[in-house]
Amino acid sequence: MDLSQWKRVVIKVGSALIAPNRKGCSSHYLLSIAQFIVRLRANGVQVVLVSSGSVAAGSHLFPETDKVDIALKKAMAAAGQTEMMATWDRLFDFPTAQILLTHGDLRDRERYVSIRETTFSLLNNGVLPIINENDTVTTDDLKVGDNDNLSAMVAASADADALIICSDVDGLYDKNPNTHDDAVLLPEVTTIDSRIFAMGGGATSAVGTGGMKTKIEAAEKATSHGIDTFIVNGFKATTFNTLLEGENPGTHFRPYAKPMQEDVHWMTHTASEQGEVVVDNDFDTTFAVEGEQLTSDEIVEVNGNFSVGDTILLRKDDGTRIAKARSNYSSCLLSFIADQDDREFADEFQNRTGPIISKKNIAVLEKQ
Ligand SMILES: Nc1ncnc2c1ncn2[C@@H]1O[C@H](COP(=O)(O)OP(=O)(O)O)[C@@H](O)[C@H]1O
Ligand SMILES: N[C@@H](CCC(=O)OP(=O)(O)O)C(=O)O
Repeated sequence: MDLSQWKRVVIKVGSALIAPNRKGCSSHYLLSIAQFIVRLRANGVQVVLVSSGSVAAGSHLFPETDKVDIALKKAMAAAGQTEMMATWDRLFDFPTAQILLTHGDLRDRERYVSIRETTFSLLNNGVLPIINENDTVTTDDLKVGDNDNLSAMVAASADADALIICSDVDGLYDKNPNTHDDAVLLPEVTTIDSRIFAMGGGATSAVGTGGMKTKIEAAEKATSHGIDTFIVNGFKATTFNTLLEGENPGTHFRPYAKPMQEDVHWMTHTASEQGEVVVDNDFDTTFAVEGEQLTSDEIVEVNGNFSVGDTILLRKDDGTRIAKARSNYSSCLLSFIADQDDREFADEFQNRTGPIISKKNIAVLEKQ
């Protein structure tokens, strides 16, 4: 592992490191991470920090209750965000900047590019971007829901060379090490498959959200973009010295030898479908290199309300997810031509209006 090859690194820090005992933020475990960031920057590596901890930091400002409803949790996040930012800011002698995102921002291509531009502008001016989910405004539909996956989307948008996810364990084990004495650490993961996903469980720390499952999901997103991905123990200061020596202190997920193209990666891992088009089970999923990728007579059903330019899911009647694609038609228009009995009219209409989906905006999903 050659750090000198890294130009840009995203570091994700979980709540348990920032507000370990729910009594506000503590820099106790952050000092070694801050020093690591300083050393990376001194070596010419740009750093983006994805930091959890706003809810955990804000919770002590509210009366103790077992019933933390979503509105209270968002209030905690709003109150704790400033404390979390201040805790990081005072550890550095360079400026920091707050970026709050929802999935609604990241799945909108225009906003995704805008986020990327702002991040690069901050980095090129020596400012440390500190990114968190915008818990205050997010909703079930708009949220990413965990900062592990958020950090992977940020790493992809920033064209990072490495993503380092700091956790409260040394890395990914073959089973939960906190409940299995015979759990074995996996130092390297070359392929993320169902066997790997089966190892990961949910969050167990009092303040954590993601658990190992979301970290594996994040690793899948990042490695498919060609990003070296690590799960390391953020509680151990030795972790960061080991990384600076070019060694792997935890679990290293190897990046794809042939990363996905940027737009296909965004479509696959960041965009979320706003609707779906159902086709026959015998639909040819090889997608011709040229010509029509989908004709209206192949459409069995159009579900959801989507506009031109939205991402849609293409799936078979039996549920097999074929691809995600940018739709050139609204759901209304697509339903209209798919329902036409007069196929000649429908074909003529499609010939005049243009392809339903374009080859360059298709991300093929699971192997059929
Ligand atoms: N296979 C596994 N390997 C490592 N940790 C696991 C595994 N399965 C479940 N876990 C749990 O996931 C936790 C880490 O995720 P989480 O609780 O979200 O903390 P954080 O976000 O601070 O990293 C570990 O403390 C561990 O209890
Ligand atoms: N946006 C939330 C982060 C939730 C989250 O992913 O927490 P964690 O699992 O501790 O990284 C917060 O700041 O509390």
